Amino acid sequence: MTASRRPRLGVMGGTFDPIHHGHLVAASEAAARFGLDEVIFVPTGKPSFKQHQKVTAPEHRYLMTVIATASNPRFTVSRVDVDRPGLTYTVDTLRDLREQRPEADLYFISGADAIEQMLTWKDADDLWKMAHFVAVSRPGHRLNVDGLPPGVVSTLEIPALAISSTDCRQRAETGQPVWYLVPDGVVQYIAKHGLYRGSAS
Ligand SMILES: Nc1ncnc2c1ncn2[C@@H]1O[C@H](COP(=O)(O)OP(=O)(O)OP(=O)(O)O)[C@@H](O)[C@H]1O
Ligand SMILES: O=C(O)c1ccc[n+]([C@@H]2O[C@H](COP(=O)([O-])O)[C@@H](O)[C@H]2O)c1
Repeated sequence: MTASRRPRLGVMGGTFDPIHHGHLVAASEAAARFGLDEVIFVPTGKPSFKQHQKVTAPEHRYLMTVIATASNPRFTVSRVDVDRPGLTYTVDTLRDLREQRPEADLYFISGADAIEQMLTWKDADDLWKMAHFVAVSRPGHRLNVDGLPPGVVSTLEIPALAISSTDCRQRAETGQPVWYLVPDGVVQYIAKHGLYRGSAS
């Protein structure tokens, strides 16, 4: 008889304003590389590092994330950050998800640019014990993890997809297409709700 292993849960944190194919490919690659049983996308509520930037209402970002992930049976979306009052901190995200899924090992996935800043994140010393961290590298980015404890972060190079939410917002604002940069349903959601008109950052 073989011992069953603990479920492996990816936690993909981001502002997702809007979610795009770069995020989806990153989650899919991380799932394949680490044998993840599920990837939970967690849109931020109020991102702590974007306080001086205009961010679309959490409910819109949450719904676009649901639409974008709906066709993948291993992708789900959590409201923990959207529903928690106050600024969003990863320590709270991981605490909530560990409470909801105590049987699972967590793999927190985010961009290398975000993970590099982890020493400055709230309660950074506790984060290492709560999850393994996966830094996905976006095109042209070299990871610098100086100062991070050894073994807590894995890096994962993903196929170059030079897509960013900033570019998608600017395109939507200036009437350029976002087709095929974001999933079809997200293109339609942006148009239906008039998101990013006159507000690109
Ligand atoms: N094309 C991509 N390839 C790999 N990683 C990406 C890509 N786009 C975003 N990421 C990573 O996903 C994480 C969450 O993304 P976020 O929601 O901040 O999107 P973003 O495209 O970086 O947004 P913005 O342009 O508004 O800063 C980030 O840490 C980011 O580095
Ligand atoms: O916990 C923190 O202090 C902290 C500070 C900055 C970013 N994060 C997390 O990093 C992830 C990527 O954030 P962002 O702003 O690049 O979309 C997202 O899940 C954030 O909640 C977390």
